[in-house]
Amino acid sequence: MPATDITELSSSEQTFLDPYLPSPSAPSASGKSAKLPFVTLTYACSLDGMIALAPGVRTALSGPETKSMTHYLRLKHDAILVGAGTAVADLPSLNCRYPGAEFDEQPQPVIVDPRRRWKVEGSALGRLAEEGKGRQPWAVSLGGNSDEACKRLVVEESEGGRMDWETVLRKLKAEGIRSVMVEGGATVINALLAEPGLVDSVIVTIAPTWLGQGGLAACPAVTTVDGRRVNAARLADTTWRQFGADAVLCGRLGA
Ligand SMILES: NC(=O)c1ccc[n+]([C@@H]2O[C@H](COP(=O)([O-])OP(=O)(O)OC[C@H]3O[C@@H](n4cnc5c(N)ncnc54)[C@H](O)[C@@H]3O)[C@@H](O)[C@H]2O)c1
Ligand SMILES: Nc1nc(=O)c(N)c(NC[C@H](O)[C@H](O)[C@H](O)COP(=O)(O)O)[nH]1
Repeated sequence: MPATDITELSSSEQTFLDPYLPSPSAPSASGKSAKLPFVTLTYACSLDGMIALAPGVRTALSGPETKSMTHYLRLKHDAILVGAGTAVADLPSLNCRYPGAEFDEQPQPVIVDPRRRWKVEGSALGRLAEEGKGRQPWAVSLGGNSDEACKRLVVEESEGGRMDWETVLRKLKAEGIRSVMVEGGATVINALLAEPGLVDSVIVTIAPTWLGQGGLAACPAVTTVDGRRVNAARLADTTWRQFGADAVLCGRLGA
């Protein structure tokens, strides 16, 4: 996408978003350890709650105004994180193309890739880093290989062969990452929606379209309390605003 597609947000759009972005005064999830970064979970969905037409299909939902918003959010975070599924399916750039963004302001791309499915060689991320248009990506994996072009943060395997999100986020903080923008995909979003103690803000773009059955949903796992089904996640402290044809809903995970 040429840089010209991304335009500056108005001051009132920035004022709308800023309370949900990392800053020394931004509220963190209650009781959150200082060893964890500020985490903003953000994605775009349809009116039927889908983030893609089908698993692994790159699907444009955001309009030009919310694309610009995404780049404003990227400017405001130290790192941008996606799962390996998104890295492989979307071939994302994950750099900040906001007008006037300097190299120092580029977020650190991070791919959660336990089994080293994604390769930096031949990727848009690798090319952009070589061109000085973004940082060299990091991957978080269950094993490392020092010969690789991509820095690997290694974490221990937890239950079911998965990585524990708190461990991943602590690892990033220990590397100097103070804030992380999580952009997806479905596996990552659905896991983090169930982690109110780790996520500080949620910013959802709602596009005025239905993707239809068979789509990939932003929909956390079933939650039960004393054997009874309850809401899986809920936003508190909500506010919303129109950006072009899209609605943007901001909130914090909680009661
Ligand atoms: N609309 C949007 O905002 C948006 C954003 C991002 C991606 N997408 C779409 O989402 C789809 C990809 O979603 P997905 O669910 O396939 O992929 P994903 O990006 O969520 O990545 C899933 C993979 O990440 C790794 N992973 C994630 N959490 C892990 C954990 N706790 N432990 C170990 N490994 C973990 C695993 O390898 C897993 O297979 C694509 O179609 C993409 O276009 C949409
Ligand atoms: N906000 C948002 N709206 C969308 O309509 C959409 N499809 C994504 N998807 C997120 C996913 O991570 C994409 O891969 C990156 O948004 C691509 O980002 P680049 O422009 O390549 O940097 N995100």
